[in-house]
Amino acid sequence: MERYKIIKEVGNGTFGTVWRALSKQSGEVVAIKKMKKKYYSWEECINLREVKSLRKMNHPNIVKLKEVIRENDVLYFVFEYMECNLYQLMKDRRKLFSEAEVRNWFFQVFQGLAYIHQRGYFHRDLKPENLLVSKGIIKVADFGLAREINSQPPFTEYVSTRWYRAPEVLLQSPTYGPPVDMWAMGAIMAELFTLRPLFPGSSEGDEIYKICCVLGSPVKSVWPDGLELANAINYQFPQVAGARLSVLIPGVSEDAINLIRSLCSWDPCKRPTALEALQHPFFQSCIYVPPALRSKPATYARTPPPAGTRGVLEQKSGGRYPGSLYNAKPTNSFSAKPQASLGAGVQRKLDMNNQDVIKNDKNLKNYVKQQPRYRPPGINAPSAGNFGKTHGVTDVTEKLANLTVGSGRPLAKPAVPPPMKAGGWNGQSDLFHGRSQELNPGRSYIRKVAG
Ligand SMILES: Nc1ncnc2c1ncn2[C@@H]1O[C@H](COP(=O)(O)OP(=O)(O)OP(=O)(O)O)[C@@H](O)[C@H]1O
Repeated sequence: MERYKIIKEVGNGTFGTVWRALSKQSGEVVAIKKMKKKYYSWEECINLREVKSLRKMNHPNIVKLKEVIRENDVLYFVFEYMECNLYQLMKDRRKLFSEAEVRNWFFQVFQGLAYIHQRGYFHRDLKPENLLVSKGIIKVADFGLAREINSQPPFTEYVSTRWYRAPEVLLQSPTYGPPVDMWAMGAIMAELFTLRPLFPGSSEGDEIYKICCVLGSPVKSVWPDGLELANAINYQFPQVAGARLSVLIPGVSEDAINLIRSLCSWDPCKRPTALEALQHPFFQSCIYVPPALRSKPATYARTPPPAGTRGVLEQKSGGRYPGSLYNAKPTNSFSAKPQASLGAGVQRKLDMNNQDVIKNDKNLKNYVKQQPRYRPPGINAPSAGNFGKTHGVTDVTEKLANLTVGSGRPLAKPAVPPPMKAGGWNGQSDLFHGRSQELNPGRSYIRKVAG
């Protein structure tokens, strides 16, 4: 680590602390993530998802991992440095972002995601904090939870930050995939437009309730698998009518609303793939420039002429999951209208005491107003650390390029986040016990919503 001069702490996540640093050799500014867990062998390190997935990624919209260093059993990732994350951009913002700004960012992120998904990975923890911005360029970061598409289900461990967690994950689907990233993108896009989270659940149960309030509770025709998933864990959705997205997210184009609605489809099969999203009319004015041609970063997707997304269309199309939304006939069965026929019968409820069915625009506006404004994330505040102290023990520095992947030793489990219990819906999950409560205006929200 003596090759780097540490400048200051810029982030403190679940798994590591991130520092801005300077390479003494090249003068380049980098971000160094110091992992909280100790690693006693290289084999352990190279089996880390972040290493396994990121070392294969090379795309202008994915944060570049430059080097991995293990020193005194401490693991450091050296990344290209990015100025800030989307959450930081949103939190102190008073003026709403323009549609052009959101379009520009999302066009880039979807390209990064299309690349990730095409390479057989999905991210699983997309959130504003993991989308890093520098000089108009946005990149996907934090592959700590990335998962290979072909890896063996069931996926039962902790996945994704609650507010951006897809319903199939909340309902403990043992098999989920890239559509979980598309769901998160829909939630983030809405948040960028309103500067308020779209589904700010205070527990898993409340998260589903919040989703129902916006989308309307799912019925069989909307998400048959979802009802089966719920059935399998003896859970019944609260009966909520849903809202009009155009009221929740006022002042944006129909295309933007339509894209958010598609991304946040209950049924993962009905969400567009990243490639399909790039072909959505919302991006009609964007020009896709293949990564190889992007020597000057700011030359794409900025107030471009209305040339369509030809370049994207030239890419290998076709999603990993069915349901192309932008072909002749939309397959998305989501309706903005309240769901008329919710299943009758005895409902095993979330705490319904505070659950009013949202009936009209006035209530919807109140709902929007009740969503929390941004608060600085409690555990992200920089703190004094003992970064880079070598204690005079053996110095081992190796480059990622020299790594060879080991022989399938089990991955180290994340130390902090609580696991979502496998099949644990027998009264233990907060889907049964968590209170679904309306948010009090001005209530202090901790931004970290991992549980
Ligand atoms: N390459 C980078 N350049 C600048 N800042 C970065 C970079 N990578 C991460 N950060 C900052 O550090 C924060 C935490 O990083 P990261 O998400 O990788 O850590 P984590 O421990 O995996 O967090 P999480 O709790 O989200 O899993 C990010 O939100 C971001 O603000």
